[in-house]
Amino acid sequence: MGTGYVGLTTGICLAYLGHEVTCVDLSQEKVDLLRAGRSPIYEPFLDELMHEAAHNLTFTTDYAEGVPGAEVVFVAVQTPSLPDGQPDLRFLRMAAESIGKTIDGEFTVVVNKSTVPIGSGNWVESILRESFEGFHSRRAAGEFAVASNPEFLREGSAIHDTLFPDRIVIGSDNPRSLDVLNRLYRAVLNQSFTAPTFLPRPEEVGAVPLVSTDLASAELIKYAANAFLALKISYINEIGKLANKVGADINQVARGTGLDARIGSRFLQPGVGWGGSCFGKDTAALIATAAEYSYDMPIVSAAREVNQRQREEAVNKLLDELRILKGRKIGLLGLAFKPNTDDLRDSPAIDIAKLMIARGARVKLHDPVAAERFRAEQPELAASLCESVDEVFDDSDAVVLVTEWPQYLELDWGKYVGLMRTPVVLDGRNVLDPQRLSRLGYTYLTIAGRPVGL
Ligand SMILES: NC(=O)C1=CN([C@@H]2O[C@H](COP(=O)(O)OP(=O)(O)OC[C@H]3O[C@@H](n4cnc5c(N)ncnc54)[C@H](O)[C@@H]3O)[C@@H](O)[C@H]2O)C=CC1
Ligand SMILES: O=C(O)[C@H]1O[C@H](OP(=O)(O)OP(=O)(O)OC[C@H]2O[C@@H](n3ccc(=O)[nH]c3=O)[C@H](O)[C@@H]2O)[C@H](O)[C@@H](O)[C@@H]1O
Repeated sequence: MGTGYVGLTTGICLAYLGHEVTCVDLSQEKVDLLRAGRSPIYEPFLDELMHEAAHNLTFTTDYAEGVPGAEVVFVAVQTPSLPDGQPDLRFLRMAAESIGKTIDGEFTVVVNKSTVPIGSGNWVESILRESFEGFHSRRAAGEFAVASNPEFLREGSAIHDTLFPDRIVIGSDNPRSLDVLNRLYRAVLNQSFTAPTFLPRPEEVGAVPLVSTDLASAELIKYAANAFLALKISYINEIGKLANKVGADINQVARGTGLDARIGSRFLQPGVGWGGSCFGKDTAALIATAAEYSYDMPIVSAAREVNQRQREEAVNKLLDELRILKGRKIGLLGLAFKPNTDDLRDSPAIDIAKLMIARGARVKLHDPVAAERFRAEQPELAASLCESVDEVFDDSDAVVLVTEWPQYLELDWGKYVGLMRTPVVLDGRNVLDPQRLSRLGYTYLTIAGRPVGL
């Protein structure tokens, strides 16, 4: 239920592994596209895998086509933040009601794959039971059970992360449903499937660990993992601020720190900070859940504050250099919250563009993939979109690299320096070569840490 980044990836991967999958979504537009063999989202390898698994895939808007007789029903609807930080569970409630009305298998496991607050499993179970009893006008006697199977995929590498995960977590208070999910995922757990030719199995992937636990633990694992990743990034950004002050190179500091196996070098990339649909939403939800127990989560709150500051820091850096932003032309490279996706949810680029505009600057925006979505989702900023990278540099006072798309890293930077009014580059992701850019005549700025030699 739900054919977004998570539901579609899960459905297509399970179909590829040999299961018979029906993907249900309320959006007729999405279903029409999918039936035509086209993915409504940009996600590497999704189209290719969808074509390979087409014989096991059906797309529909009708629950009655997807639920009856299903052994497992995944719920992967969106759970966006409400103003108080709690997730909006309207979509989940609707999905649960529709499932309750259509369920009629011998034994169906209803799985929360959406990221949902602790206790949601029980809540979904009660909605299912009410809807089931109301609709079937008889008492349900254990024909279904609820489980949690949190999702850890990253956008941009969703297929890879689903077929070759670090772990699978399943939680239920019903042992039979754990057994069903264990069997469902057997090929992934044992890595006994033939990997797609376009996405070979990485050499280091062995058997995948399974964490089989109770409902509440599985639900909390998802939030604990996302909050930890978010605070790891905020931590390196905070150290980056200090590196700036003391004149240290944050890239070297991150490397020297991350090589300690207890710390790990991933998610220590400093820059404008995290965005996307989940880190902000899930850290807010964790804090809101804790508040219900009169407990605050100072570390998680601090991670959020540091992250917001990173976006403001992009503007401050340019203010330091240009002194006045009013009337300046500032180019932004990248709009998606990270490379290899068209997702713009909580994208740092949008905040940064708005902060620059509030200071009187004129922004010029570019993204190799997300521009079309941007036009639809941010109509008030659409006029600032540029067709080409040349336009972004042309007559600009500064260019900010916000999303590290490979295309931008491979630009012929020498070609653009002469186009700019003042050749200032702010490297929002610490990925450009400062020495090279300086040699080419740019003033190189970074948000975190002084690059060695400058
Ligand atoms: N996007 C990501 O990378 C990850 C997301 N998650 C979690 O997974 C959940 C889904 O996230 P996304 O896939 O990004 O959301 P999304 O917004 O891309 O997709 C949700 C889909 O559900 C559909 N939908 C809404 N209500 C429905 C209903 N009652 N019945 C059927 N379909 C319905 C929508 O039309 C939409 O296509 C969220 O809880 C999110 O926190 C978890 C891990 C990764
Ligand atoms: O629950 C979710 O939605 C998902 O959230 C993240 O995945 P995702 O948001 O797709 O992307 P990430 O690769 O985690 O990047 C998130 C943000 O952090 C930023 N980031 C990442 C890594 C880093 O070192 N530094 C950094 O600033 C990225 O640019 C991006 O804006 C988690 O990595 C997934 O495990 C999780 O399933």
